Amino acid sequence: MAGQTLYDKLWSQHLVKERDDGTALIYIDRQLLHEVTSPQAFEGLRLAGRKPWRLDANLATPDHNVPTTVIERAEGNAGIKDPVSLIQVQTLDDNCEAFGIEEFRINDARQGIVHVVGPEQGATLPGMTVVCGDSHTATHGAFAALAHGIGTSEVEHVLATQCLLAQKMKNMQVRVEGKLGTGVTAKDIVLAIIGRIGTAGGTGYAIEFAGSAIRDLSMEGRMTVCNMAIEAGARVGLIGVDDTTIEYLRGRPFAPSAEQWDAAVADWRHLVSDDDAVFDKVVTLDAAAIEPQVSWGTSPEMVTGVSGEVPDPAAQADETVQRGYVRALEYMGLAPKQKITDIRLDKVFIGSCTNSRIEDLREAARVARGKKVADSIKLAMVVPGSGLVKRQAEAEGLDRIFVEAGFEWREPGCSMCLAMNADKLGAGEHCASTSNRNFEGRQGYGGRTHLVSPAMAAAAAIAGHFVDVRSIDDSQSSVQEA
Ligand SMILES: CC(C)[C@H](C(=O)O)[C@@H](O)C(=O)O
Ligand code: SF4
Repeated sequence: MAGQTLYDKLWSQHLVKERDDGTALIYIDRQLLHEVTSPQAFEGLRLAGRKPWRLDANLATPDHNVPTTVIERAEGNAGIKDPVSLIQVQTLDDNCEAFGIEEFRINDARQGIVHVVGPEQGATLPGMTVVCGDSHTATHGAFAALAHGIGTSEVEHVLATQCLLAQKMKNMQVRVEGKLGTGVTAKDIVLAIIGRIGTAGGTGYAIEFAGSAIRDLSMEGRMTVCNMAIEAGARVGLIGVDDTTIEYLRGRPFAPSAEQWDAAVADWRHLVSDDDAVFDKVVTLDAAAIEPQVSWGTSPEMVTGVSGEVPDPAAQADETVQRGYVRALEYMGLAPKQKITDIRLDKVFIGSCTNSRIEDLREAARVARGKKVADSIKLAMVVPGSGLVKRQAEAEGLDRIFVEAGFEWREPGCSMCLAMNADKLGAGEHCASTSNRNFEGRQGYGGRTHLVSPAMAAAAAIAGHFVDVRSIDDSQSSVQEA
């Protein structure tokens, strides 16, 4: 018998029952909750007179609707101006209190984007099944956890039963081999993968990311990659356990205690695909060939290297592709064959569950140090993913680097990743954004999103247009060493 993939192992370890038609019931170890997709779930419990099955399996924090300025946050929930946003956040607080679920509220230092908070707390552990009413739950797969987004009715079901109806996915392996060039990051890897396989390339699959370039990434980088598996169509992104995984988790509040640690680690070590495991599909990328990426269109697959240009729709063989490109260029206000480095920007957003962790902020700060945001940029903002990331960044002096350069240093939340709070793009504005989605209107009605890495976003803020961060990096490193 062939060996098992990591996904196969996680699946079979959580399988409660499987029917002949493939419908299965799996056990859920951890549910993360935020204010957008939980209200009806709690309401459903209430109406049915049910209680959560396992309180300690749940952890909640508000993120999508929270304001990100100190002034608004000083008032707590009352600082939320939008009435719908306020109701959602208040309802999460009330529900967690009423049902006894642990929550990190708006001004708790541990509050933040749910996908930053879970791993940071050690609430996401190898071998777990992790769900959340949020598509970017794929992020947690970086820890060899089977993690994916679910809908609100499923949130209720998991609260009530700790189980979920599921269907087994197929196995895909994306191998990224070799060394990344200087200035090329995890974000560029995942954008390049999506550029290659497309936004439907992973549909129906659990993608395991493997290869030496993935092994070389920190946990922050691995989370960035898995975060965007859903943008490649796969609900699940996974990376096998190694020393990097284990070292990241040591001592985290929800991680196993010192007495249980060795046994847990011994167990976790099995959470890798067997050497002879068979994948339904394998895609290989050469890390050395990946450039810093910039999206030019209205789908994450509409992406190219920074040295490239906006494609010419007329040059596309497929008519549907052609029409899609025409529409995207019209919305984005870009011309065919325009150089990527000629795209001028109005705003810069460094944040989101893709790129708001400490390493992301360090990379951006390294580029921004001693520089000034271009006058033509109306707003450049840095939004840490959690209160603890913010604290760490401040301890390292990163906030001062950003503020001196002219960036706004904000409070944690989803912020300008999506237009659900006060941070939005205006119509027609171009934004260099470290987030994961560039759909029409995603960051505000008529807003134009360009997905990039934190270093590329910082470099764009300083130049006022996209620049190849590799040219800056070369000159910077010699300055720093002097
Ligand atoms: C609001 C939430 C349900 C949504 C998601 O599922 O991903 C959001 O986080 C997003 O990024 O679009
Ligand atoms: S940061 Fe963006 S992508 Fe992530 S959960 Fe929030 S809205 Fe969704």
